[in-house]
Amino acid sequence: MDAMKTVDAHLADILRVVRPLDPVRLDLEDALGSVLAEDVASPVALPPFDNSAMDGYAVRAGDVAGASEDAPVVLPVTVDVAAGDTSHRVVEPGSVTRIMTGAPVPEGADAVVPVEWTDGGTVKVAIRRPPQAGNAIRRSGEDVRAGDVVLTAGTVIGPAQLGILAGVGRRAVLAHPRPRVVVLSTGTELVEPGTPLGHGQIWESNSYTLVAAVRQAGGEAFRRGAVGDDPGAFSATLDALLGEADAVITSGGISMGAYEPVKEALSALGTVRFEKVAMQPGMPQGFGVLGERRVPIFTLPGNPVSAYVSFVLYVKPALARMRGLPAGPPAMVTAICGSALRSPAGRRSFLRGVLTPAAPGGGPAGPTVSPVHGQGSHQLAALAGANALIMVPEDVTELPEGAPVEVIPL
Ligand SMILES: Nc1nc2c(c(=O)[nH]1)N[C@H]1C(S)=C(S)[C@@H](COP(=O)(O)OP(=O)(O)OC[C@H]3O[C@@H](n4cnc5c(N)ncnc54)[C@H](O)[C@@H]3O)O[C@H]1N2
Ligand code: MOO
Repeated sequence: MDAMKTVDAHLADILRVVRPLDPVRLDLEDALGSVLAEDVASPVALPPFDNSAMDGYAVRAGDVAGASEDAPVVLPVTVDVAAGDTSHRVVEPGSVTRIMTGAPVPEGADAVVPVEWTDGGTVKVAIRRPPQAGNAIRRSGEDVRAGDVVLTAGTVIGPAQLGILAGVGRRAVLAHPRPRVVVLSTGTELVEPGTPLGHGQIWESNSYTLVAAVRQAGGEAFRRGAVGDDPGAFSATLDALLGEADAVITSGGISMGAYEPVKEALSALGTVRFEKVAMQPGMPQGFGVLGERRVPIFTLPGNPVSAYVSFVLYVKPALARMRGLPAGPPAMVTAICGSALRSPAGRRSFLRGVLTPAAPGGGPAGPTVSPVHGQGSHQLAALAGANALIMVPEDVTELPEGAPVEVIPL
C-alpha cells in the first residue's frame, strides 16, 4: 500500500494556501460574524455626561441630609428633566428638579433621590430618606474615556460588539467579511428530501450538514442541490458559481469508482490534488484552488460521516483563517474512555462518541467519553447521537476502558 499523507500534513497544506479575506467597510447591519480589521476608539466619553440612574429628584445632598421617615424634608420642585433634555438646568439651593433615568444631572445637584423615597410630589416633594452624595448618578466616562480603544482588530463582531460600536457612534467598520461558501453535492443517486424515493436512491443530506456547519463556523453558505455524475455538468455548475464564492465545498465523486465527476473534472485543471489521508473516516480528500481568484475548493468524500469529519478537521480551520482568526487543528479535551475502543492500524481515527462532563463537585475522574453504536461512515443516525469525536492515534489499535483519550467536542 502506498504511504498515505498524515492528517497534520493535509491541514498544513491547506493553511499554507488559504488567506484572510481582504477587509471591507461593512455597515453595522451587515457586520455580525465578521472580524474587525481595525482598532476602534471612542471619540467621546461614555456616558458623555453625568446622568441619572433612576427616576426621582435631583437634589443638593446637603439640603436633605436631615430627612427621615418621621421628619421628611419638603422642598419645591422647580422643573422636570427628562431623558433627552438638551437645555442647561440648575438646581438652586433649597430646591429640587424631577429627573428621569438617563437625563442629564442639573448643575448644582450632587445626588438623585429615587421616587420610592418620596411622596412623588410634582409641585413640592417630601423626601423621607437622605441620599449619600453621588447617589444614583452615572458619571461621564465611567464606561469609556474619550480616546479609549473599545475593540481591537481581530475581534469577532457579535451582538455585544455591535452594541459598543453603535454606542461609540460608528455606522460602519473595516472588517474581514464572512466567507461566502458554495456547497455542492454530487451523485446520481441523490434526490431532494421532501420528494419521493425510488429504488436505488437516497435523500441528499450532506449539503444540509455542510451548509449548517459553514454557518456555525462564521461563513455565509449557499446550498446547491446535487448535480449528477457527469463531469461536464459538474464543471459547468462550478463555473457558474465561482464568481460569487470565496470557497467551494463539494462532497462525493472523488474515490476509485467508474463515475467520479469531481475528480475527473478537477484533475484536468492541475490546481486540485486528490490524495489519501491516513484517517478514518475521510481517507479520500481533495484540495486546491480554482480560477484567477484562486478560490479554495475542498472536495470532501461523499459518505456523510466522512464529509462532516473532514469539515471539522480541514474546512473549519480554513474558514477561521479566511475570517482573519487564528487557525489550527480543532481544540481537544482529554477524557477517560467509558468503554474499550478499537481503531484501524496506520490511520488516525475519529470515532463518534458521547462526551459526558465531569460530575459537578469534582471527584478524581474528569470527563468520560464512550463511542456510539454504529461507527460506519454512512451511519448518519449514529453521528446525530454523538457530541464528540474520539481521536485515536495512528499507532494505537485498541484502548481499554479507563484509558485517557483526546476528544474533539462537536
Ligand atoms: N475501491 C474503493 N472504493 C472506495 C474507496 C477506496 O479507497 N477504494 N474509498 C471508500 C471511502 S473510504 C469513501 S469515504 C468513499 C468516498 O467516495 P466518494 O467521495 O467518491 O463518494 P461517493 O462514492 O459519491 O459516495 C459515497 C457514499 O456516500 C453517499 N453520498 C454521497 N453524497 C451524498 C450526499 N450528498 N448525501 C447523502 N449521501 C451521500 C453515496 O450515496 C455513497 O453511498 O468511497 C469508498 N469507496
Ligand atoms: O474513509 Mo471513508 O471516508 O470512511 O468511509
